Amino acid sequence: MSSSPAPSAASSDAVSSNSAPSLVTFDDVAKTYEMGSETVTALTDISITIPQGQFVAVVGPSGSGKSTFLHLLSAMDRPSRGRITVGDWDLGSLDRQQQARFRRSMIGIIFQQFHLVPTMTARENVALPLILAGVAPSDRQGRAANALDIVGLGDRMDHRPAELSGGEQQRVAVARALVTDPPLLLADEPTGNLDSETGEQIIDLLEHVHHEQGRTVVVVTHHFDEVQHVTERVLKLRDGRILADEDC
Ligand SMILES: Nc1ncnc2c1ncn2[C@@H]1O[C@H](COP(=O)(O)OP(=O)(O)OP(=O)(O)O)[C@@H](O)[C@H]1O
Repeated sequence: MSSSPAPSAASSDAVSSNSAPSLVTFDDVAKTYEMGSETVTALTDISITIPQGQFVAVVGPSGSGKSTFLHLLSAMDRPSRGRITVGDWDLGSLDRQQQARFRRSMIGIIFQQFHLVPTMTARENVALPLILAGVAPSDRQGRAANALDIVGLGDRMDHRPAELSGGEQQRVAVARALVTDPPLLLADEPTGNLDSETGEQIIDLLEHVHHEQGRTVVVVTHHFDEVQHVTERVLKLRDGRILADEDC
């Protein structure tokens, strides 16, 4: 029997190192926008599987399709072609109500701008998704406090965003993303508004959450060097395509 060529280290590891069931699949996905008579291709030929519990970085230059990738993965937008699934959800087939339900139950999102409500305390901000999820008032306070403990802000629960540093505000946002216990945690340039040391602490916090809770994490960033020490995989986008998909 002739031996087939050895796969590259990256592809071999990608197959062998993670036998967890898949959480996310993109099957020949494309996203285009009609701009007058022109068609802008934001993403094309995207076929990937993300197993449960993996930490994935999505990197690429401006305009490469990173935000579009996150918008599709968070059901804020629909693919123009192909199929995206997260667990049992087929994202292209959801109406607006179902999209909202998907986001409430399956994902937590952290943004570059922390998007906290300025008039609410840290604990009230973190409890907000629980209200939307219909959690009983008696459970909300304890769950919000627990999430704030996990991000190291157990002693700042009654502070409003203006009374917290940028790094602490982003920690509140991480707690808010975790409080509903979503299987998938998405972060869109989570360090973009922070100095490098504080940004590193936020990346380490995401790694902690990934490691301790086995949560699947997808981080979009311009700065691969920030996540290189924690990520298990990097998807490099260029001109809307996957240029490389490597284990780290
Ligand atoms: N709503 C839209 N309408 C038309 N074109 C769009 C739209 N959204 C994105 N695009 C185009 O799709 C391509 C990918 O954009 P996208 O925002 O996903 O890139 P990005 O990698 O996130 O960039 P950045 O790092 O600057 O945020 C770009 O050419 C962009 O101009």
